[in-house]
Amino acid sequence: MEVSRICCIGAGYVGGPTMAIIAKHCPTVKVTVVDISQSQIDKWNSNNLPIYEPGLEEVVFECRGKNLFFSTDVDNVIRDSEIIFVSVNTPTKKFGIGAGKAADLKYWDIVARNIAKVANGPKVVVEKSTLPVRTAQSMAKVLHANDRKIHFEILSNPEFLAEGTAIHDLTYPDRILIGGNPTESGQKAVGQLEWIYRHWVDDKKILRTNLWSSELSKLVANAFLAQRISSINSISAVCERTGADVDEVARAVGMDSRIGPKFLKSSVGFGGSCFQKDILNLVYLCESLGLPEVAAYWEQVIIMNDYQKRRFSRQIVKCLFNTVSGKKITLLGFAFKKDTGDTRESASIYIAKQLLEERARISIFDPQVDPGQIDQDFLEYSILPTELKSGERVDQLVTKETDVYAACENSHAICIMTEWDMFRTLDFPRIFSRMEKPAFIFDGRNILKHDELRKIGFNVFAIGKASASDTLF
Ligand SMILES: NC(=O)C1=CN([C@@H]2O[C@H](COP(=O)(O)OP(=O)(O)OC[C@H]3O[C@@H](n4cnc5c(N)ncnc54)[C@H](O)[C@@H]3O)[C@@H](O)[C@H]2O)C=CC1
Ligand SMILES: O=C(O)[C@H]1O[C@H](OP(=O)(O)OP(=O)(O)OC[C@H]2O[C@@H](n3ccc(=O)[nH]c3=O)[C@H](O)[C@@H]2O)[C@H](O)[C@@H](O)[C@@H]1O
Repeated sequence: MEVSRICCIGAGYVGGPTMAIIAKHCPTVKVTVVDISQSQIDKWNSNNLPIYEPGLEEVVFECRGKNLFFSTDVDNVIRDSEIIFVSVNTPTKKFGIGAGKAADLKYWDIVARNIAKVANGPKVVVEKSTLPVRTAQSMAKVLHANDRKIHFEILSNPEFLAEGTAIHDLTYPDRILIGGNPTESGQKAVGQLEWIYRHWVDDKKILRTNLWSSELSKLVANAFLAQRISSINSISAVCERTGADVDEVARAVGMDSRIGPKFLKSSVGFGGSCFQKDILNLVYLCESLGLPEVAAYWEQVIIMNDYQKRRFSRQIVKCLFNTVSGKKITLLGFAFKKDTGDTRESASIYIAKQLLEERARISIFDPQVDPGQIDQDFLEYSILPTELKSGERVDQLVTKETDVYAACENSHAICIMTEWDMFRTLDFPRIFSRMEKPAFIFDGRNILKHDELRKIGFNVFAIGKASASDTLF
């Protein structure tokens, strides 16, 4: 069952860290990560890795050049590998049939066609990306449409890591899920993949299923996780009107061992590249299968998340006396969660957009997000108002600061958008003294000490805390 050469196509948030951990634990296996993006590969080969992930540098620097390699020579690496992981992006389709819901499989399709074209012997192709159920069937057709009778075995091995804790999650996974064909060659391929994971993962945590269960389980896991957040966020709205405290409710509910305490932290709304896209993918699947009630059930998780974000920005406008036009509002945090520089689908993006529509001036600080990335997001998500008033300039509407105190200077309101630890220990008296009065804080993550802030003089609004409305109304 031993394997000596593997590769991963797609050197992103999943491909890079996952392969680095495999290389660390399987020193006899040559691991190569390939990508079509030269700049991405150059960064993986430099001292400035393309993604920020605690503990990642140590693992990459330990293995790179020994048994971990990064390259753009996709074709030769495919030929040289026994197992090919594919971890390219699978975003939501933006056009055509299923637009706005279905997964766009264009990148996967290109990769599968290329493997079929250049492979010179049998290969195991592993679905690492999150894919719609029965993708393996379509990919098998693409791969086997080669006239050289080369056999490809397809496995589903979804990834469950979360950004910000990727190295920990990969090192101590809750489970490794491997879906394969029940045939002899299918089970042999499953055995090869198991051999890799057994280097550091306990046998009991390796779960074998059929291909379709594995593909579906990944969508369902993300749907369940996001559902918990939307559930507690829906309750946060009830708390604000009743005097209940959402953190206390989450604690009380989560102490029931059948429910559990994790993923019950109320917030300004979940972000990240996957929850929304994977749920929409599930919704599309249900609609395609003629199950509208099931589709509507899961779609509600997204509707509730959009509601939570809108509720937050409306609250800001309302508290600032129904006008934020020309007022400076500081967004602390632009990443979709702490300990990552990833901004995909971040709640900050939506709040910025909604506030800019009200003609607020926005100041943004994030300890990890590159200002260039913020500019890119503004373009991609069409955040700026389509028409500027005469005399208005974009650089007057939006400023990106590298110093947190400068970001708060002369601000009317501060919004905690990402739960970065550094925001807990800011010098709030200093910030207060340099803000416009009355000074407001909107804690979208419930990480600050609200009573202390009120003593300083701030008006505080916190998600799911009735005391906010007591103070404000
Ligand atoms: N980001 C996350 O935390 C997780 C993501 N996933 C899933 O893993 C998959 C990948 O996600 P990310 O790593 O976040 O995406 P990403 O966007 O960070 O990386 C994808 C990479 O694939 C490369 N690529 C695209 N087409 C290619 C081709 N034809 N040949 C070679 N390289 C190509 C891109 O240049 C990019 O660097 C998605 O399906 C996602 O749903 C699963 C678990 C966690
Ligand atoms: O498929 C994926 O991409 C991954 O999606 C999530 O991982 P990730 O999006 O990186 O991060 P999470 O920790 O799940 O956070 C997602 C969002 O939910 C928010 N969140 C999380 C937990 C919580 O209690 N409350 C809450 O608002 C976070 O702030 C963040 O915006 C899942 O946790 C991973 O298991 C999965 O592999």
